[in-house]
Amino acid sequence: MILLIDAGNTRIKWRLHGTPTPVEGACEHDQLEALDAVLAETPGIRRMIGANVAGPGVGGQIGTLAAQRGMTPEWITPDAERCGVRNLYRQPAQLGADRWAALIGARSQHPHACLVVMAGTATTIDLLDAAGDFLGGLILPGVALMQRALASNTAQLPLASGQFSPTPRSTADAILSGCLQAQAGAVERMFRQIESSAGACCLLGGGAADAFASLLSLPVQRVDNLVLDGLARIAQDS
Ligand SMILES: Nc1ncnc2c1ncn2[C@@H]1O[C@H](COP(=O)(O)OP(=O)(O)O)[C@@H](O)[C@H]1O
Ligand SMILES: CC(C)(COP(=O)(O)O)[C@@H](O)C(=O)NCCC(=O)O
Ligand SMILES: [K+]
Repeated sequence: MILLIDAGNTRIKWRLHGTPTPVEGACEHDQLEALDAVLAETPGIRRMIGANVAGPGVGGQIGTLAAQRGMTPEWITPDAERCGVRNLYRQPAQLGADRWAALIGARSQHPHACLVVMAGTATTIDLLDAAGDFLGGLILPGVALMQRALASNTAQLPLASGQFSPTPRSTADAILSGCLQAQAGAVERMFRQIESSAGACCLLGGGAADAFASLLSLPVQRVDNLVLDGLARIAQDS
């Protein structure tokens, strides 16, 4: 059994790989006792493999929990080529480990061109062509971060919960609709670069994905967690 870990900037997600029924969970950075409970209750874990973009503090805390059970997490780092995906970033190691794992997860389930969108703290929108080349991608503030940026840098904009509207007629609706349209617009614009490729589709995941999924006018496949899928694929080869 392998414990796969996706340590993001808002939450840590995990999955036990190799169990008859999948066991998944998530917690905030200051609630790592939930992950510790998984380690305590699952004696058959032989490896821990993770992608950490939450910084060395979070990585170190997970490492400490692992060490108490005699384990060391293996944190993946993006390389130039792995599991059929070629990384065309100018400096391959600069790419987020979560984006790299998600691209590998995407490739292993969709052998055509695809747009890999992860809507988390940040939203990332990554282009994968039919040959498995990661051509490049975007980093945007995520939905919640966009809203918070407006609230904390203006005098008149509140952090309020609006409703989406194509024609917003209140401040709260205008803010939320602006942030959602920005996300959806960036996804649709990036998709244009691969839309003529046979079987092209957008794989969409992350905690904020449902906020704008319905706005997208393109073939979308809602995915659970491509980072964890990719980590499972990487584990097969290493
Ligand atoms: N229950 C939730 N807890 C935290 N964030 C949530 C929740 N539901 C939706 N969200 C949204 O999802 C984002 C976090 O998604 P996630 O994929 O876990 O991000 P990350 O990988 O950056 O940690 C938040 O910024 C917020 O917009
Ligand atoms: C872009 C990210 C902040 C996304 O993180 P997340 O929103 O999933 O927590 C992360 O992938 C990252 O720190 N990337 C390194 C820079 C890069 O990918 O170019
Ligand atoms: K993300």
